[in-house]
Amino acid sequence: MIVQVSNPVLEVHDLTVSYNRKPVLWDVDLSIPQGSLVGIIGPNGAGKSTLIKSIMGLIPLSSGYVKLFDKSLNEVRERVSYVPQRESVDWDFPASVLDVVLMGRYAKLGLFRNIRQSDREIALDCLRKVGMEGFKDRQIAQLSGGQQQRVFLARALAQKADLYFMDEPFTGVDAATESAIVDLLREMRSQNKTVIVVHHDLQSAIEYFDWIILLNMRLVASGKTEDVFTTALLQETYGGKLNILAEVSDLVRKGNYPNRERK
Ligand SMILES: Nc1ncnc2c1ncn2[C@@H]1O[C@H](COP(=O)(O)OP(=O)(O)OP(=O)(O)O)[C@@H](O)[C@H]1O
Repeated sequence: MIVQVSNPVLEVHDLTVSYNRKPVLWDVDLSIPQGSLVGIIGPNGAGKSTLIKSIMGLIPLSSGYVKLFDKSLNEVRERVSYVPQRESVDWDFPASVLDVVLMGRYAKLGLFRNIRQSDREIALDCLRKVGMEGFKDRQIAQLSGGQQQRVFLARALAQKADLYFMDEPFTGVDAATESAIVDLLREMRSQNKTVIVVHHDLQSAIEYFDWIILLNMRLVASGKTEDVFTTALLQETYGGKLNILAEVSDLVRKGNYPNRERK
């Protein structure tokens, strides 16, 4: 089940991506509507991170093409923000929390533009939004994992992009931080921004996302959460291995979308 939308913010056409000439993503075709919270779901090794890295131009495409806002990535780079997995970053790099968030302003304005007072104010405001304002002068090496994740998010917010890709933003964070991040994502959606998140937990995926991409090297489905969360499609994605499947499809059948805020 692959729903193609009109005026998408993201279009992926016939995308194949390989490592050492071995394809890990095959023929992926999808499009995403503006103003949605999107979950990319699939088992370990399904190619979820590879999908967003290839969309962001970090891995070459073997075939196919990607359009963002109907343009190539280079034409709209400042409108697109990428939050990598926390573990992929060297947190021992000597930089303060505020420096890291200001990097979001460079991503927006270009490296050679001087940072102004207004950029500092935006960065501080973003730190306030994630509850980290009090840590602005702290070295990033001296933060806990959950605090690092919040700072990463503040840096992405400071870019003031329209489309965000986040690779597992909930990994290693406590329930309070997860809930704060979800609130923020919902606020972004209410401003018609689109956020695409690699996510692992099926139960919370139903609650958090309007749109789901089910992936297992090939695209299994892309569509509204209530249409995609079916036992058949989840089984196709996970090979019927998960005992959570029965529980999740039960939730869906009952139309039970806890705490779901609809637009
Ligand atoms: N740099 C790399 N070189 C070679 N193979 C890679 C590389 N990165 C990822 N792979 C392989 O590509 C496949 C897809 O990896 P990817 O990280 O995209 O999956 P994922 O769905 O994000 O997995 P997970 O849920 O475990 O994070 C896996 O088989 C992985 O081993």
